[in-house]
Amino acid sequence: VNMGTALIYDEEMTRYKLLWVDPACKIEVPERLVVSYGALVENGLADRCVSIPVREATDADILLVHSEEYLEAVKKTPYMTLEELKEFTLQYGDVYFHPNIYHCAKLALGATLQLVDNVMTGKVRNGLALVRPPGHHSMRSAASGFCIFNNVAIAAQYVKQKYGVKRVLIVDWDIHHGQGVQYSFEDDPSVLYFSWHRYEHQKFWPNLRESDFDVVGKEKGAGSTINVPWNKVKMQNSDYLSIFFHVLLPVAYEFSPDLVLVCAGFDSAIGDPEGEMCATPDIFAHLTHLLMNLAGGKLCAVLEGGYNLKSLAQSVCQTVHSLLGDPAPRPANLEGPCNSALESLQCVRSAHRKYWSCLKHAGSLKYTLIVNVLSFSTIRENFIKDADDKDAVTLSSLIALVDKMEKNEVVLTRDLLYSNLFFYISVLSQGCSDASGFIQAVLGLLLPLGYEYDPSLVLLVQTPGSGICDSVWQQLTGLLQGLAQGHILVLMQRTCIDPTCSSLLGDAAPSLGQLHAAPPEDVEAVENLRQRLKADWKLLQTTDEPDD
Ligand SMILES: CC(O)(O)CCCCCNCCCN
Ligand SMILES: [Zn+2]
Repeated sequence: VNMGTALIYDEEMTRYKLLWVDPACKIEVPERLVVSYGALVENGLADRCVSIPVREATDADILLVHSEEYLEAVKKTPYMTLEELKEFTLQYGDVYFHPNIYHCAKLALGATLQLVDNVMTGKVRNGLALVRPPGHHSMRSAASGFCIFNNVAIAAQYVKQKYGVKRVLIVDWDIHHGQGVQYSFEDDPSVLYFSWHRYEHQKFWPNLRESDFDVVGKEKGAGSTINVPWNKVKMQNSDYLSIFFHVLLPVAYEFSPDLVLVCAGFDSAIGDPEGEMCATPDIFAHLTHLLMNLAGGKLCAVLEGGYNLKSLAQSVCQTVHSLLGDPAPRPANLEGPCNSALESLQCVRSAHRKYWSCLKHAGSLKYTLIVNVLSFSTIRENFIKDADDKDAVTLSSLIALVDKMEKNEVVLTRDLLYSNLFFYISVLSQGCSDASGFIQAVLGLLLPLGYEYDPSLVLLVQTPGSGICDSVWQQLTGLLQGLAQGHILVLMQRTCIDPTCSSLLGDAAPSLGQLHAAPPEDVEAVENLRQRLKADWKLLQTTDEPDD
């Protein structure tokens, strides 16, 4: 059952701004919140959400991450003169203070904690906190990058303490590296921090050596920090999706978080003066959707950056559409990741290979994943005799088709690939013993193919006797709804109807639990398939050297 999506916003957080000249800070304006919330209202999205009031964070909340001396110092700012505020600001980098910013920072944090409380207690399934000041750059005793208190880092500590949450995944899709979050959890294996960020070989702000791909966490936390540096600008949708399919999602499924927190910065979208990237706002519908089957759907998105007001508003709307369960728009004309992205992808996978079994190999294969891609014309010629409307695909003809498929009388051939409409997966399984192998094959092979193929309909067939257990089946059904604007046709036997229907109705799939290392003996099957296919399917590329 879908308990709905929370939207947390209060216009008080628009009541602070830059009071002096500072080129580094002038982009962080109150209008960022006004246009974001306004767009949600205009598009009828605000009304579809559960409106939750903000609260003021307490000292105890703030001290979960920050030091007493820092909090005491910030507490003095409401009483400072303009000159004193300027003076106080000088000790930090790329941030400004204002008499009302301490109040707003408490509301931003309070909004974030209200969101996680409502998700953790099951009042809502997921939600978005539209806040400023942002948080992910602020550190234990320092403000930084427009941030005063680290909203998401505090939220992670808060849920561990209050709800005994064992594992929290933080996905930071803002175009800047959230160094404040990284520092909070670098030795903490219970919090997995993933961030991609414009880096340009350390030439981009905050110019930190520890933002590079080889910084993976310390001591017990080794492997629980994942940094993906973008060393060039103009990254596109394909680059972002490649990182999700081949780094974040495999690791996230293996980690199996109890809660997903998103540092939802939208300066990674096209038009943003900071990011200078080319990914379009609709990509956030897909990024959100791809995370929504983790943690039983418990996802809290918290606004970080985003400075192009038009791009920001559109991206916020795309995110909320997905949180509400609306089908994502079709991912238009995806080509492959660019060389720079592939290089980053390769470096990150290598740096984390020793910590995550899914990266040791592409995911084993207890399931024979036969990807039959059929052109509509082939279906029409061979299987649809009876349909009077030439373009109609009748259910009976589909069943006939399935039978032929299972006998592999119709096989994958190159020319078939390019006259699309159908993307047919027949998943033969030998029992559910190895959900991890299945999920890794879905994430690293099936989804990239599907996104690149961009079918107008997904036909999902549960072959008789395939021992796929319900939760795995629901994950598959849920993930595939990111394709074809959610037009998915499932042919199955009776037993699987309930879990499938709940997934088709938008319920999050149940968590698969922590995924153990998949047995290596089946690895080459999916590797071979990937190697064979990646010449034609760019999204399959990871520039992984074939495992020697
Ligand atoms: C939340 C956030 O990550 O978006 C904050 C970004 C701070 C950027 C500081 N440098 C700005 C230089 C201006 N050209
Ligand atoms: Zn940013």
